[in-house]
Amino acid sequence: MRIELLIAQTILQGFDAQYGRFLEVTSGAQQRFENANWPAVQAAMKQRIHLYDHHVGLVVTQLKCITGQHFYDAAFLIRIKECYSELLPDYPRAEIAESFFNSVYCRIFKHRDLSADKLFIFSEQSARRPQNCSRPLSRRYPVKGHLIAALSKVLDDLPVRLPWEDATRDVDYIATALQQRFSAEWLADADIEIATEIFYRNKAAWIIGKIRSALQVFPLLMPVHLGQNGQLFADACLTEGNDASIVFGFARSYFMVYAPQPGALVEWLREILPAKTTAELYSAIGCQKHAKTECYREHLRFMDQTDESFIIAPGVKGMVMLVFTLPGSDRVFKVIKDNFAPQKEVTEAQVMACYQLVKEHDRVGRMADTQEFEHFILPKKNISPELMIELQREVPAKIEDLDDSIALRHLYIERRMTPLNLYLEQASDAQLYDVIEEYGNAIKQLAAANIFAGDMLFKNFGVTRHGRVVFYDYDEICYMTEVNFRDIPAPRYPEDELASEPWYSIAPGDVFPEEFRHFLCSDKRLRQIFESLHDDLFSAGYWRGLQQRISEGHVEDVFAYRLSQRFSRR
Ligand SMILES: Nc1ncnc2c1ncn2[C@@H]1O[C@H](COP(=O)(O)OP(=O)(O)OP(=O)(O)O)[C@@H](O)[C@H]1O
Repeated sequence: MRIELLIAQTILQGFDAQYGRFLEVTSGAQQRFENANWPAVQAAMKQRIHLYDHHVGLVVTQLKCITGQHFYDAAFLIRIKECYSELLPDYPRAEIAESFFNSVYCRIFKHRDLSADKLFIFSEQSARRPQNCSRPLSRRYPVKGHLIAALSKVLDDLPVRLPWEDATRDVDYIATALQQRFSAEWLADADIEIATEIFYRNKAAWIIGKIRSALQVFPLLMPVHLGQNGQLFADACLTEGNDASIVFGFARSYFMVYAPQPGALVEWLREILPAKTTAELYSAIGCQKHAKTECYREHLRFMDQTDESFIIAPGVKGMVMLVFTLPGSDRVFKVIKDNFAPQKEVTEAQVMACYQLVKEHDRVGRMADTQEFEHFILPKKNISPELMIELQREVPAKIEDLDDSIALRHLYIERRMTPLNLYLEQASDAQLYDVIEEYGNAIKQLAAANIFAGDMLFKNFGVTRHGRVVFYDYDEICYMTEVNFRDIPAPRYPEDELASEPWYSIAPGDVFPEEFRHFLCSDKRLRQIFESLHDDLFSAGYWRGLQQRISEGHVEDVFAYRLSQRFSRR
């Protein structure tokens, strides 16, 4: 056998092994849910994220044995890619297999010499239609005037091996929600289509479906939870596009959904999530490394169609990150500065560890996901003069000059939001109230999920297009359980209160929530709103209570929808 073919086959077999493990971990989601084993849910989430890099490493080691490291002839590399391409036409996950090939290549060549003849900068499989799955992607439930019967069948067919607390009640709730949303005529003729596989995340099993007429289609999402009694109940019925978009949002953990042909599932989902990019859809179903490939392709296509320049991101400049953007793009690019401001006592490695922690932790809808890139090329003609000066000043050690372009050794790409401090400057009274409520909720939900945000100033949060507040400054985050929440001791003497230095000793890890009152909201009006909604955040007891729950192993419920959308369980 030609060595090029052997190498191509080794890479594809390596990918098979990786995706096999990925499916295996994913398929355990049902049992973890049925056993209410929430710590195992969290462990599986982390484990699944690590699989990809681990298997890339295994393949690279194998290839080094096969080739004795003689990769360096361009014609040889081109032939390997040709051999690999020939293996893909009948392959069920060809698009991700291409990504895996790219990852192996990048690992060996340290992200250098990336050209379309040697790796899959763009997919060669994109023209092909998703193949029919051996197992159908969805099941249909025509309403034909009998909504209750159709919905009862949907719940009956749920593959989970647990009883319903009260299926009749839940069917009634769902039917009522649909009757309030759609006209009787429309509903009578509607067709319900439900994904065959359940989408598991955190403590919920999501029934993901569509409800359609001849001309229109709407999402039909029903989160199913487990009561204390070990019985199932439907918690909500979401049919708005915006609601679906939030459920599949970039600030949430990836779903565990069994997808032997992820491309087909992505296309199926696209119909109810039209505003999501391909990268976001792959990410939502856990194929986050392929999402990175798609994210880069989306960036290249954007650059191809624009003559915009990269500019410094609007807002307060970071002390740790240099952040830039393109005016028309919905992304920001974040580079770790070579040197930090003196008050930042972190190293580059610690900052990267914080970003990795966020990737693997449950983001509970409150922390933006990031994609990490190495050797990222920026054409010089697209860099604004101000940004170029900033790059040369702040990250010279990360820049490689390539004549017409520069390469940045390392950066993160993240969804762009409106920094909360800027949002507040423009907001109406109603928006102010809503966003301050959201801000406090974000801090609370992060804390309940064992994340202490550290630096909780407005500038470190963004507002999404749905008005949600999401945290994006990770260099000071830590686990809640690492913090010592203290009450400020009573002053010993009247002069203590007037002294410029505190009268009490402060150890590393000490945090005094009473102090938040002074620095979180300096504006009086905002402080009043904040105090009326979130006064509990100023009490050390509140934070210690959360710590207590976390250390007892309590995993908080996370709802990707408003509390008012929840069904009551009477
Ligand atoms: N996802 C985002 N969307 C929009 N703007 C952003 C985003 N991330 C960062 N920014 C902008 O870049 C600035 C610096 O980002 P970030 O807070 O991540 O950097 P930092 O160096 O960690 O900050 P700090 O000095 O507070 O530690 C933010 O204040 C904001 O204006």
